[in-house]
Amino acid sequence: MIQTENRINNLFEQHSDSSKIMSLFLTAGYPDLESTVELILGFEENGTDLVELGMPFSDPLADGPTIQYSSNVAIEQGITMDKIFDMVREVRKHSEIPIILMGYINPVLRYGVTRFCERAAASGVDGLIIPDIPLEESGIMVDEARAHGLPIVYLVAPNTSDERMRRIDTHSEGFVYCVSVTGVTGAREGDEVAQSVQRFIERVKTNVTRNPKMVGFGIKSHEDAQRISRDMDGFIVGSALIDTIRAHYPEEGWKDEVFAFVHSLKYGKL
Ligand SMILES: O=P(O)(O)OC[C@@H](O)[C@@H](O)c1c[nH]c2ccccc12
Repeated sequence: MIQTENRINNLFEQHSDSSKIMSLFLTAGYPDLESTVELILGFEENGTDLVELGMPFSDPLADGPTIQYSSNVAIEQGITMDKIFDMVREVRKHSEIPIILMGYINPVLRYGVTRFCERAAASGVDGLIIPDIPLEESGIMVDEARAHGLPIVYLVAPNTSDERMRRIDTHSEGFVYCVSVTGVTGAREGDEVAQSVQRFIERVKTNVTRNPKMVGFGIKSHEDAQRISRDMDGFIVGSALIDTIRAHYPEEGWKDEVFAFVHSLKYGKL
């Protein structure tokens, strides 16, 4: 784990109440370029502890239909890497919420790894999740990321062996992202998640012991989140958030609907 001052490490070290840490995944530039910053600030006001900002990519291997849709919209809106950095810089004028950039390695390579890490760090990014670089190939980024103080968070999934979970735990920085179901992202039925997830959680508990543990995939409600993250430090929600935005945008007051949903994810329905 990175030992230097970092907003992600601070979050897990300083989190003292009994509530679970809530991370939201939002595609940068969705539903439009103007809204991303305001959404992030509103998420924070409504109980969000951490933001994963998705870097849209036209060929997303692991994304479910909802995230893919949001990526396509963001690309149509004209999102670029530099615009994402500007968004983070804008958030930093108002907020210290930890922000992780999440996306595929391809656009990062195209942008240039060194330039990417430099600008990410300079604009106030706190960490990276690149789901398509396995541990064995992390050499492409790890030194540059470390040189710029950017932790790289790795993922474990139900098809990850115990031995590999332990290895990932050794290398992951910030936390370990526990993908509770194999396959693509997307909101699923509660029972399906509950059944498949329990054995996986048990294995995570025994094998991931150094890092904080965040669980994601298929969480749609406060109840899902509480059940699934009982033995974890927190939970991650992506598709259900984007579905909620999609259901209300651009009608008047759409952001309030989204913020009410975010609040309910963390605290339950009023
Ligand atoms: O959408 P869900 O089921 O709420 O899960 C979050 C997930 O989508 C988000 O963290 C994510 C977006 N793209 C990914 C690629 C791989 C792993 C995870 C992700």
